[in-house]
Amino acid sequence: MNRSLEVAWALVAFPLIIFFFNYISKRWRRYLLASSRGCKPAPRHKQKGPFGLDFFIKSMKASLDHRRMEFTRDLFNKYDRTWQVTNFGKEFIFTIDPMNIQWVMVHDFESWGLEPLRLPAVAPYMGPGVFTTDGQFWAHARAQVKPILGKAQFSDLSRLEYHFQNFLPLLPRDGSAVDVQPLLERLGTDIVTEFILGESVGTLTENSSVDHKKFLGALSDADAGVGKRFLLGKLRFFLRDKNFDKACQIAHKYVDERIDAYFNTVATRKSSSQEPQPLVLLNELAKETDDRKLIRSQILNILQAAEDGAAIIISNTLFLLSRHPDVQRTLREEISTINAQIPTFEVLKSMKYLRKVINESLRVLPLAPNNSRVALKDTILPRGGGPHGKDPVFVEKGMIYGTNSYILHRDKETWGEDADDFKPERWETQRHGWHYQAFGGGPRTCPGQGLVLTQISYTLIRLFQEFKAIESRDERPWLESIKLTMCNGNGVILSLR
Ligand code: HEM
Repeated sequence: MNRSLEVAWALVAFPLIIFFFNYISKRWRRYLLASSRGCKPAPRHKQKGPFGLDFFIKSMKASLDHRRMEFTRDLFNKYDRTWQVTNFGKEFIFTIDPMNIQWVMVHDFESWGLEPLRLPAVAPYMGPGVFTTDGQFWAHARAQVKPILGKAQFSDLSRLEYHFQNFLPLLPRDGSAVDVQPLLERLGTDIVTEFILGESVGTLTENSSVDHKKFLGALSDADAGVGKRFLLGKLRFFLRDKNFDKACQIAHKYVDERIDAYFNTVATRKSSSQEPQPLVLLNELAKETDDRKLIRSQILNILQAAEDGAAIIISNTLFLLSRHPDVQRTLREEISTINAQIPTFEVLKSMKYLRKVINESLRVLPLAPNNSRVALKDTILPRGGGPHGKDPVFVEKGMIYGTNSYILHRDKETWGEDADDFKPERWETQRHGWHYQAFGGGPRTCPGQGLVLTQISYTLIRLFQEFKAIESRDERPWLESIKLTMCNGNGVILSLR
């Protein structure tokens, strides 16, 4: 063999040997980790064709048919609480085992992330922030917003009353049918934008300076665009979505104008700072950094998380109450103890049955049922493998963990045979735990929980004080409609008197 041929062989063979060696040693390390922890495979969904396309197509169809939850539930019924599937070329492990959920959310927190799943999908809209990042960046972003959200929970309730008074005239008092869901969304948006940006977009007021239809349209188009980008995964690169691009522009411009206004007036505000200022997320963030792009990104992260949550939960709760007159009666009795008094924090805290009703509403109809993480390194799940599903399961780096609180919350083994029924009384003995994931858990638990529960409780009490009867005007069952959150696709049509 001549010299140049030898060199050519070496150039080809050397990288191949390195690759092969790396591959074998990785497999060996995985084997050692799996066997040292006693891992056994979890049940695997039987599939046809390449790349798990069959599963992808079936789950998309189930979503379009408004039955994604039931589709997934059937699979849990078939394979028990933990099972694996290939979906569009990616390995997924689905679980509703509370032990696994706690493991991922707390004990093995460092091995799991969500940035690779969320950030590329949402980047053009909201960029890095508490909702979309992991590691140091997330820890810093979370440390920034958590105390502000915590404080806001105890902030002035008179702002809730102000917005409620704008909302009230939109509800017919003569008992004619009205879809309360979009109206509650407007109420929620007004409250949330005031807290986040210092100025409400004023969707409920005649004289708002903001073109709120344009702004709300942009938020909705941004949500839809983000949804498509999630769905397409890496193929999103080929997506051309003019509505999404326009929505991002409108939302960025709107938020940037508020940020600029804050910095332009900060000097004058300091000189007259004797007056107590309302707590505003933007102002609090701007005290810590003058990086305007970062502030915008954090604001849009929170806006995304906060936008429609309260409205959907209140709508769902009213839907359930309108179909459970006995529960409505008990709740009404509790609320009647304060007569026409405008609720204070102490009152909100004292309404024990109301809290049970909200817990139960979030149990049967959770706002964000799908939650996922990606394994950032080789690791395990403590349960789900072997013939009885009791052994640990090995999880390769890159595998996606998915849980579903709709199915978890209706698991008969945990909640009993009546798991599908709306029964607030169950919370007399039930405790919050890893079988209840309405607000997540562990270091990434929802930091807006206290704030949103205040808003929901306040609005429900005020509605009960204003209306002596809340009845359903729709025979149809609740219809699953999922974007980033899940709401009733039929709306919530009620008669209020
Ligand atoms: C009823 C309404 C709400 C529900 C049911 C809800 C539920 C959740 C859940 C389940 C998570 C955990 C997601 C995960 O594990 O990845 C979460 C995270 C989060 N929520 Fe909420 N949320 C609600 C309202 C709000 C509000 C009003 C805010 C802010 C004002 C907010 C801010 C956040 C943020 C920033 C995160 C990300 C936390 C992190 O990753 O560190 N949420 N929420």
